[in-house]
Amino acid sequence: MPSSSLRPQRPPVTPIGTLADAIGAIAGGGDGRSDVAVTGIELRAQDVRPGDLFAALPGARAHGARFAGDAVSRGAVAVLTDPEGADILADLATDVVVLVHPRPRSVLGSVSATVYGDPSASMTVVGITGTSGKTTTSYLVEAALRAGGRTPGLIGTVETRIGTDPVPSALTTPEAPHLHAMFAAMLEQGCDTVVMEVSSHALSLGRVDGTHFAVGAFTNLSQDHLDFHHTFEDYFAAKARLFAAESAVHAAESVVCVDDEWGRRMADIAGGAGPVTTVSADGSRDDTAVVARNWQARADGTQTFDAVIGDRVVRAQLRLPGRYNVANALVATAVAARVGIDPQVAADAMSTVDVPGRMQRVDRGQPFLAVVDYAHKPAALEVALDTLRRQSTGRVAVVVGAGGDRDAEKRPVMGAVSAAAADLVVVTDDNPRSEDPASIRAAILEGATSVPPADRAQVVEVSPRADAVTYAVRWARPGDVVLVAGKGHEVGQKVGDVVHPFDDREALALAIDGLATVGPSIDELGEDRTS
Ligand SMILES: CC(=O)N[C@H]1[C@@H](OP(=O)(O)OP(=O)(O)OC[C@H]2O[C@@H](n3ccc(=O)[nH]c3=O)[C@H](O)[C@@H]2O)O[C@H](CO)[C@@H](O)[C@@H]1O[C@H](C)C(=O)N[C@@H](C)C(=O)N[C@H](CCC(=O)O)C(=O)O
Ligand SMILES: Nc1ncnc2c1ncn2[C@@H]1O[C@H](COP(=O)(O)OP(=O)(O)OP(=O)(O)O)[C@@H](O)[C@H]1O
Repeated sequence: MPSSSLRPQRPPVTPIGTLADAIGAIAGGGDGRSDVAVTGIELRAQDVRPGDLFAALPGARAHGARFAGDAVSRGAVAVLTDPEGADILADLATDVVVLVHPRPRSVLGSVSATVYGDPSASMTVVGITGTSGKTTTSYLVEAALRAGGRTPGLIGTVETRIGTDPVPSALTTPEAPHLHAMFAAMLEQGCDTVVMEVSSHALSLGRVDGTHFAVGAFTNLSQDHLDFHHTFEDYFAAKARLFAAESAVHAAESVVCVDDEWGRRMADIAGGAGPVTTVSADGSRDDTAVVARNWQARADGTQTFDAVIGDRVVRAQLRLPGRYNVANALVATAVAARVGIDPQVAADAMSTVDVPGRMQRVDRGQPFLAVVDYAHKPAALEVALDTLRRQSTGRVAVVVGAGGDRDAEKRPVMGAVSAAAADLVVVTDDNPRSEDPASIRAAILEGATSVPPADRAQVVEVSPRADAVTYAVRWARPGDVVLVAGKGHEVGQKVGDVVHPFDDREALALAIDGLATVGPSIDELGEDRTS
């Protein structure tokens, strides 16, 4: 998930709609001042600028109408809310237009699309969903689109690219008002295509309402976000909104990876809405349109395979290590083909892609593979370690921590997963936030040392994180793998309320470069916890 310290950013673009258009989209009433131009739409009162429409939604923590006074004092010309919000607003001495809808979130997408001139209708929008692989697949598709002569915009967890300048993202999928503003800005800057990650939260909360998806892609589904969706079926149903004919946001065409049972169900659902390309990377299914053959992984982290697309055989190479990235690349190739890009052009473009913090290699000429990956949950860690183990014949080290003020139950599990799968586990700090870093490390160590000694990696405790990275690098021999897990693309470490600059990729590069000089021995850096 993106850092919550980031504030959503509305791109510099002027909507073309008026309040009358907004009211038309809501199908509600006005009070005669509806020719007023709307300068933007905001959900957070503190972000309102003069002339904006403030959407005061009921929330899990508060009712947005409680902040309407602030929004009005900042220049909001209208407030969209529900009947409860209207009651709250009745106490507020204001003469702004109040638009009342029983479920205001359900109209926010169409209102936003309307006031920004429905920009997504004028571009080819590709939406990528699934538990894992959204970010990676988006970057692969973006590279393929560029190579195919398209001008794509990108919206996702790490960053949003409107034109060329990347802006760090606050959410994986922005709320509808910002999303349509981004589309409008992309169109204004010459984009003809958009690649975006579509989270299950976004599909549940109507954030992508009003978006015209040309292609929807599904990567996979595994347990996640049950705090929000409660059941796996509910989670699946949220994802299915991108594909099901009865959903207002279903894509015109789909690409579905059918390597898991959920993908097979999704392909059936998508088939009711439009053409579907099925993809299989694990070799277990032959009845799919796109498969991988002749997979080979190299110790330097690269991998090659043939992508068989109907009667075409495309030779593909990836810089990204990890067998599951073959699945991501196949999905991306099939998406590119649906957009009209030659599969070989797409595959060639993907061969040079690095994805920020996702199986991202750090190459400083060292004779071992060094990788930064965002895996910050037990299942992701297990998959990442498994795939790296299969990539190499050498030993595997993992540098692992866990965030403070977040799910504490995962800490021992991450320790156990690491100790069972790696040869060296360096337990260190992630973002401790308000918690004591030593007690987070202790919980991970408890899990790591619960693995029977015969099956257990060497386990050491090293803090701070930079020293932990150095420890793993000094331990590595030619042919080994060092995985620095958990923080991926993040460029800060949150300790207390302060975010200190920290980038795993830089830390790895520094540690590798430092191999040439005499530094502390690994015995001086860490404390062995194996026994
Ligand atoms: C669970 C969830 O998605 N919640 C979203 C929901 O929050 P909420 O219902 O709790 O809202 P609330 O905090 O009670 O506030 C109610 C209203 O008052 C407004 N308000 C609130 C406080 C204030 O000071 N001023 C103000 O104006 C809020 O903007 C809101 O409109 O509505 C808010 C906007 O109205 C969203 O910003 C908020 O997303 C929060 C920030 C969030 O962190 N969401 C995450 C879980 C999320 O969506 N993640 C997915 C990816 C997940 C993944 O794959 O890892 C994503 O797409 O990013
Ligand atoms: N197809 C896949 N199957 C399993 N794991 C994957 C797959 N693709 C990527 N991963 C792993 O999942 C984690 C997240 O990858 P990525 O960011 O591409 O996915 P995501 O769906 O955007 O997830 P997130 O919202 O957590 O960023 C990383 O640890 C990555 O190595």
